[in-house]
Amino acid sequence: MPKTCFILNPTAGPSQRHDMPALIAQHFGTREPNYEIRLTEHAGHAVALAKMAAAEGFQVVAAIGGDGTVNEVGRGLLGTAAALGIVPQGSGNGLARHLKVPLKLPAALQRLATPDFSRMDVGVINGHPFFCTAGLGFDAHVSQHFAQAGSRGLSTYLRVTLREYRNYRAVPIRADLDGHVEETDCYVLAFANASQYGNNAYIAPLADLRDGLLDVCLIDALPVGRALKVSLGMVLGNLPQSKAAEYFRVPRARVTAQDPIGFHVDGDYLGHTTEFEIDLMPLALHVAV
Ligand SMILES: Nc1ncnc2c1ncn2[C@@H]1O[C@H](COP(=O)(O)OP(=O)(O)OP(=O)(O)O)[C@@H](O)[C@H]1O
Repeated sequence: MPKTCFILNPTAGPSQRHDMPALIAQHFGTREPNYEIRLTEHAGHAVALAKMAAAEGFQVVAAIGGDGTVNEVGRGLLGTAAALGIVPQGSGNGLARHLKVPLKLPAALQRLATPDFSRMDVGVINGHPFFCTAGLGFDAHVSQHFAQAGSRGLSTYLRVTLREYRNYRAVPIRADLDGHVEETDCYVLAFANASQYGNNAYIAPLADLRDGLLDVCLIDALPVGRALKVSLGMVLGNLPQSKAAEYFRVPRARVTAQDPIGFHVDGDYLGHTTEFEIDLMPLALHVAV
């Protein structure tokens, strides 16, 4: 059993109903425990907690939360020997689902007690690492408004998406996708390291965490008919075959937008800007799943 530090985001997910310390003790033992549990006190705190845990010699630092918590813990672990573990407790759990981490609690902890160690690629957009997906356009716009919605969960997410669909307009961009140039309108330009946004919404079903490449999904416009095709394609995992989106596979990209455009990192809205540099760090993160 690897020496494990659990980093728990008490605000993640629709609700917290579990006695996490008791459950962890059941799986990791109470006699001479080989683990610690540390709680985040504010957004961003998990980065420092993870860095500290790695410096203290924990072999696994496990994020208990959703993709935002996973992103913070992962960032703290970059350049260290410690591996990222995940106990999925978020709303979407995109990276956990991609890595086939059990979503039910006892099973997730049981798996983490004897994990397999490997490495995964890490994406970077304008200096911000991402592990699952980053994107420009409507997905970022929804993240921005979801964060202000006052409640979380899938139903709030769908409500915000439908409401904002009526307001959102595409922005013209120039995208240099590792030498291939697209001058186009951008409704969504997603950079996928993992296959899905979370909740099994597959934006890039063929994305591979270990191929040294990002799957790029471009949607230039989203009239109603196409929106239905895209939604269905994401749910069924066959968006590339539906021809409702264009796909590219690149290790880096550079995007210039005519007007400031919103971007997100692993589902968290980070702001609006006109210049984007996207890169990939191959196999830069150890994972324990
Ligand atoms: N103690 C805290 N108080 C307030 N916010 C916190 C705290 N700890 C972490 N956060 C923030 O909570 C946000 C949401 O967490 P997280 O993304 O893990 O859950 P989620 O949004 O429910 O799941 P998912 O991203 O999978 O949909 C993160 O962006 C993180 O920065």
